[in-house]
Amino acid sequence: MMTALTGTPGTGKSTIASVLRARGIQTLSQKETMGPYLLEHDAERDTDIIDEDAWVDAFVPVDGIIEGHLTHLLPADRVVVLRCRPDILAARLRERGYHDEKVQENAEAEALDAILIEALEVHPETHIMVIDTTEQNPEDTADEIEAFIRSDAPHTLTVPDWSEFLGRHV
Ligand SMILES: Nc1ncnc2c1ncn2[C@@H]1O[C@H](COP(=O)(O)OP(=O)(O)O)[C@@H](O)[C@H]1O
Repeated sequence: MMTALTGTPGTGKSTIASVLRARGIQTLSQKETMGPYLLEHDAERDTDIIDEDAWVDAFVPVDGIIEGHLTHLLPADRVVVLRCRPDILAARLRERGYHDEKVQENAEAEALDAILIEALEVHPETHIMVIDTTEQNPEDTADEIEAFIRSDAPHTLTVPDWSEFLGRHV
């Protein structure tokens, strides 16, 4: 079974993936699978441009976790969308050295539920779990993911409302 661990940059994907890896779960980063599909590097936005359709079409599913902000586009059996309140997300990204424009762009995308909306275009709602990492430690987040992956129980989607951050500099 393949689980996609997705979310806006800074929501904690790689942090949580390392916790899951330390627990013996196979984890892979999208970066490790994208090499052949890199079209160019956009220096101005400091972003790699990927042929996303070709990457998705050629992807061979893994038994474990695939982590990255595009992994919800893959044919995963389960999708975990990590969330973080936009002002806290902005602080995490600033600490990482992102310039203000990129910080605001990501905070706005998070306030808009952009990745969750994309995930819902590809996967049934019952296969998607949303976890707010704003105030939850990584071990507890990893526990929730493990329980979600193991359970066959129907799942209810809970979505935080961060519309107050829309259009606001954070
Ligand atoms: N509760 C939390 N859960 C996950 N990450 C957190 C949390 N609190 C602070 N952080 C920090 O936020 C950053 C998240 O970065 P990272 O895991 O690389 O995110 P992503 O892979 O989604 O870009 C890390 O520096 C991590 O230490």
